[in-house]
Amino acid sequence: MAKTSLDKSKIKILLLEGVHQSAVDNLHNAGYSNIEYLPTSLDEDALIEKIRDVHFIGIRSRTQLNARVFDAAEKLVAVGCFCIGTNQVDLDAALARGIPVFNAPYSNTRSVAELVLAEAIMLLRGIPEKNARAHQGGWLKSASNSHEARGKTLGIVGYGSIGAQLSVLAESLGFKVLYYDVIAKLGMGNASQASSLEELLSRSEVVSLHVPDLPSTRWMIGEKEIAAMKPGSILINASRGSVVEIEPLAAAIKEGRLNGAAIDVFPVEPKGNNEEFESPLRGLENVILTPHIGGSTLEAQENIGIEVSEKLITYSDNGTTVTSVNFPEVALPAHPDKHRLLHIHDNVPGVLSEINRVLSENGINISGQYLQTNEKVGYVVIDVDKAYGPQALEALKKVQHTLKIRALYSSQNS
Ligand SMILES: NC(=O)C1=CN([C@@H]2O[C@H](COP(=O)(O)OP(=O)(O)OC[C@H]3O[C@@H](n4cnc5c(N)ncnc54)[C@H](O)[C@@H]3O)[C@@H](O)[C@H]2O)C=CC1
Ligand SMILES: O=C(O)CCC(=O)C(=O)O
Repeated sequence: MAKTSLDKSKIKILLLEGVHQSAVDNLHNAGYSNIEYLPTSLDEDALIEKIRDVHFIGIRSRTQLNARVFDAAEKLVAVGCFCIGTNQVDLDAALARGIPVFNAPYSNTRSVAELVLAEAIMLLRGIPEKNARAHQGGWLKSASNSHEARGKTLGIVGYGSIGAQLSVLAESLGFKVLYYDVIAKLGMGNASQASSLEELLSRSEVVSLHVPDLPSTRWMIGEKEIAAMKPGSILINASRGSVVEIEPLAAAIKEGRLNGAAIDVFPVEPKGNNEEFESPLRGLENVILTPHIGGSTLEAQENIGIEVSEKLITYSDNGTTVTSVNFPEVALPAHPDKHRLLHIHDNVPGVLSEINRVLSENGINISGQYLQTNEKVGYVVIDVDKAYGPQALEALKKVQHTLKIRALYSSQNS
């Protein structure tokens, strides 16, 4: 049987937060059998205990991977975020330890866009309130505060994958679309870019937020911005809970300055389905509250499971880091009949020449070399056409500024 790098059964994979079965199937099909699968996230201490002997971890938005967790993760090779957002991971701490982080930037965008569009229509018609009354035996037949979507302005804040997709769907229903983004972007269809957030807020009947969690987006919608929104308008947030200040939003709804809201993400979210959800928005009329399920459709989750597990498998088997969100990106060919050494180091002068010196001193001939760096880290991949002893790997580990080293043996005739 062909000799592989590390016996795959010894590579431990921890999958948290109930990632889709497609990920487990994909990993099994690629030969990875040592998989621990948990339906929930773990708190910091439990995670620290669990992660000590883990090589690959898969999470969604709830698991916090901070520097303390990475310090305990001595064997960790890579992280897979089975979602879009990666704000739950300290990306710099991962990079500093030579750990690439992957995500699924597109697989759930359609699910979020569809949900937001449906919520916009429901809120424009005051459906949450009418629905609640009917469930209580009431009958709220009224056209008051009830509007068609046609001709209304939908203001999209953050015109990326989700914002742009929402734009297309909304226009097809007759919304006029205005968007605000920190980058100048060409609008889809007839959508036009607002020159400022204030302009967008003052012109839109429905405002929907689709920005990532960044220092610049933290609490970007607070008392002042809510006051700048059109009287009677609607706010939708399916981005991150750190983007909207909840107290002024609740006040604006109670006072009738806003006509409704749909909120999917919250500053503090329950850790699991058994924990109580607390929010000042609970019980308010014409407010849709959802438990961070913007991307939670079976279609999206299945695709995410395949996409992210594929990235982890490719990195494990071959070293490719394309689409990593924190790491130098290297696209690597297969390496039949060659051994492959992966060396991750601080990006300081002299490391590459030191690596080559060690290889040459150990009589190892280089048949291919691939290098990519970012500001902090260098990632060099070396294909070698000659068997080498463990002393060569030990010498490479000792090269100053080395963060991590892996050896992948040839997949054929090794
Ligand atoms: N509720 C849920 O289940 C889900 C939530 N999300 C959240 O939605 C966010 C957006 O997703 P994508 O559209 O895929 O991201 P993206 O990265 O494609 O687009 C984000 C856009 O926001 C813009 N932006 C950044 N800072 C800004 C600022 N200060 N003001 C205005 N625009 C700004 C960027 O230039 C970019 O065009 C994700 O980062 C994630 O946090 C994503 C998927 C599911
Ligand atoms: O499905 C999840 O757990 C999180 C979805 C999300 O917020 C994302 O993809 O960024």
